Amino acid sequence: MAFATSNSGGDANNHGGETNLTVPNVKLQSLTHLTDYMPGLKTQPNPLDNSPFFHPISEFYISSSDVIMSNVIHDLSGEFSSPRPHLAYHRAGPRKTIYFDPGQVRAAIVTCGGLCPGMNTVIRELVVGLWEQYGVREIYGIRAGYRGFYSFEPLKLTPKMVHNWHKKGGTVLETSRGGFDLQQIVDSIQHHAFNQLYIIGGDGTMRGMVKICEEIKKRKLNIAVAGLPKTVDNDVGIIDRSFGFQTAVEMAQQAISAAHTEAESAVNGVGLVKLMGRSTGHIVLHATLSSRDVDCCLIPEIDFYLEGKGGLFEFVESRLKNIGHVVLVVAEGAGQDVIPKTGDQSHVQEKDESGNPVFLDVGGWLKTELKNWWKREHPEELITIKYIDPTYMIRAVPANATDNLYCTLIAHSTIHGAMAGYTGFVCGPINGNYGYIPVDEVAQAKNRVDVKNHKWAWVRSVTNQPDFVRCSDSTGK
Ligand SMILES: Nc1ncnc2c1ncn2[C@@H]1O[C@H](COP(=O)(O)OP(=O)(O)O)[C@@H](O)[C@H]1O
Ligand SMILES: O=P(O)(O)OC[C@H]1O[C@](O)(COP(=O)(O)O)[C@@H](O)[C@@H]1O
Ligand SMILES: [Mg+2]
Repeated sequence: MAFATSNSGGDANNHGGETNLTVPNVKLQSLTHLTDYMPGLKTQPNPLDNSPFFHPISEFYISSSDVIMSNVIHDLSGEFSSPRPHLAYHRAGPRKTIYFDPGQVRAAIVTCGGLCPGMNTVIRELVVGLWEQYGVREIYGIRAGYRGFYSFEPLKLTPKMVHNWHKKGGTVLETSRGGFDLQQIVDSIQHHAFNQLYIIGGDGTMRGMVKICEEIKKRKLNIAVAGLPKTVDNDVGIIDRSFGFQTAVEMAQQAISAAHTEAESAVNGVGLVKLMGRSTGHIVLHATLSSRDVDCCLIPEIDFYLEGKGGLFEFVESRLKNIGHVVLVVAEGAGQDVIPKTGDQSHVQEKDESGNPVFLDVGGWLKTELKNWWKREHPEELITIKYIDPTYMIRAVPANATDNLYCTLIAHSTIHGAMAGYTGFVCGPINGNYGYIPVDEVAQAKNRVDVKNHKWAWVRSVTNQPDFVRCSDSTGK
């Protein structure tokens, strides 16, 4: 069985001799295969055939018609069924036939962008998986992100060397922002004769990977390029969640718990926590739902205002009156449009080396505004505001058990895809199963908090916070 493919020509999804059948209303998100632009590549049986660990039976290998459906919720009445086709993604896992001679593989691993718990586990498992499962012996680490391809000599990696890396936070290979010079990167890849690239990074990294894949295709090089999505922000689309996210949420809860204790122990105590989340509020949302100590959370996806009916300060005031303390959690990217800008800030948006916006401190601003407002409204009453900004503490830690397992599975699943000759793909969990997603699709997709769905309603019911729909008689600014 096979599916309607999203690229009409070619047999990109037919590696392994499958027959194309069409399942109505299902669209298979087809992957690029090296043979699409380099026909005649030699194949060989998967060395896992002889692995003492696997003893492959016939169902062990994944065929090109094994897919994961992106949507697992259906309306059987048909009343609400979508006219749009259901998207299907190739299932990750070992293929019976591979397109690389393991003795000829020269693999390169690079980590880009900000830190995320689990990066070292992914590197470790790429090295161990390539070495143990496929017998690859030439495995290299690229130092300090994309710029490392042309700025540093690659570092030879062995299982012995990476043995303990999963216990460390950060990335032993080092990372960086910026430095994306396409020609220099691909020249260096060619110079070192790498033929498999494993790129660990977030949304920016994936956009860079799209360009690397295009250039490699243009130069007709026999190089498989695979992406492993990392970000604490969980802003990468299509996949269920990114590795390291759960660990970061756990760490964020510690800050919330401290803010709660401080607030409870003061007269009119306000605990204010700022958490990472550049353009998405997933960390804040999940930490709020799991801690239950939060009275109001502010995320980039929701506009809010401070004063007047239905505003944040009215809510704080009522909480202090009724409960005596209040805990507020804000994502760093929230409220950027309402924070007054001074001097140069009003003309130019500051950017980091990758072009990401650098934010004004929403937490510090909230603290000052609330203090001043309280002084005006309640000059005789105490208020104690404790502001906690754990910044890098939530991400510069080793992955927890769940994230470590995730990192292992994603690394091994990615290796299987590259060995099978797929390229320009990103591996990740889709509805609990690991799949291969075309990198251009991942680079375009954005996972923002959906403030119209049940989860956001759940947040509101847990916190009881205002919806910040401005009332017509509001005097708020
Ligand atoms: N549109 C883009 N095209 C090419 N490279 C990009 C692009 N956006 C980001 N990059 C590169 O990807 C790397 C990581 O990007 P960054 O945004 O810092 O982190 P992340 O990948 O975690 O989102 C950097 O080296 C950056 O230069
Ligand atoms: O490491 P930097 O450059 O200070 O950037 C901090 C940013 O990195 C993040 O932790 C994650 O961003 P990326 O995953 O896109 O790298 C954001 O939450 C935060 O805004
Ligand atoms: Mg990013």
